[in-house]
Amino acid sequence: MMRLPAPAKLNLFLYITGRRDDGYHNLQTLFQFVDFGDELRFEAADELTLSPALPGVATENNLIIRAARLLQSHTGCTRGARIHLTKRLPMGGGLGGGSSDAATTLVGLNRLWQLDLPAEELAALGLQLGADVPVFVHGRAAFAEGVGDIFTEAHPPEPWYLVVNPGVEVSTPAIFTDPDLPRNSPVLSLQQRLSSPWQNDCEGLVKKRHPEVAKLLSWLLEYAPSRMTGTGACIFGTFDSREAAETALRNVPDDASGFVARGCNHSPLLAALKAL
Ligand SMILES: C[C@@](CO)(OP(=O)(O)O)[C@H](O)COP(=O)(O)OP(=O)(O)OC[C@H]1O[C@@H](n2ccc(N)nc2=O)[C@H](O)[C@@H]1O
Ligand SMILES: Nc1ncnc2c1ncn2[C@@H]1O[C@H](COP(=O)(O)OP(=O)(O)O)[C@@H](O)[C@H]1O
Repeated sequence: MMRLPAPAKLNLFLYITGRRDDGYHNLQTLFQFVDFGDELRFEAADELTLSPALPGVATENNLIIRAARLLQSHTGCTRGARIHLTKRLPMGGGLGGGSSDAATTLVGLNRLWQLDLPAEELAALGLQLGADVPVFVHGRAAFAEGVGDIFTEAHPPEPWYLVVNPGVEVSTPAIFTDPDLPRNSPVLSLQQRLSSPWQNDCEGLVKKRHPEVAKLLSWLLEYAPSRMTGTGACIFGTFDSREAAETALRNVPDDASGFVARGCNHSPLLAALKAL
């Protein structure tokens, strides 16, 4: 039996620098992992199965099964696996849980089925499933540009975070098609980006569309510098110590939930894989 983590990511900043003719947006974003997330267990089997099912997601559409099927068809491998998912990350919250599950599946089955595909090839397969999958496969904190497909390794500080889930679903396509989304941030170098204030260009619009997010962010800002991750709705505060983050966690408003985690520039997935 093989047990592997599927950590969450945060977008420490996210700038939208333009829109392409196909509707996709050019971004400049900084991805970092945290040491909290889902967990997957893999066992060799004849058939491919996943349990338990996720509410609202047909198993054949689950990114774990889609990743496994993609790996089978890409390599011609006919082996199966019994996969068990412990889901801890909120879905559609900007923490990349689905993408991380897909990346862990690609990396885990590559090992279980002894396929020996290089990370580059797994990342290229993963890109077919979602824009964020490659960064989870590579497992290094990264500055991403283009439509999120051009990576430069980055080494931001690794503080403690309190991540808070306002419990509202934000649709990524709805944010990216909203005429009020600002799309004209300048293209800066990584050095310039790291040394100017970190912001998320989606935050103002999400706050306007979802007052719950605005309210919770005002609350968190009382404790620490705080922002939204991805297209939301989750927000995170940046703390010097675990204790300070946990103090804020104890006071999270009743209608929200949260967790404390450490920022990691090396994904816990890579560490777990090495230790197998
Ligand atoms: C913008 C980010 C930042 O991390 O948001 P989050 O999803 O994490 O919140 C991600 O790159 C998103 O990744 P993901 O959610 O996998 O995106 P995809 O499935 O590829 O695209 C969802 C939709 O978002 C829009 N989209 C996505 C990426 C991009 N560079 N420009 C876009 O305009 C498109 O409308 C697309 O139909
Ligand atoms: N294993 C999975 N975990 C989470 N979401 C999944 C999974 N498989 C498919 N999905 C679908 O993908 C959507 C996006 O999920 P997720 O990656 O958690 O959000 P985000 O990209 O906002 O961080 C979910 O709303 C869900 O419908």
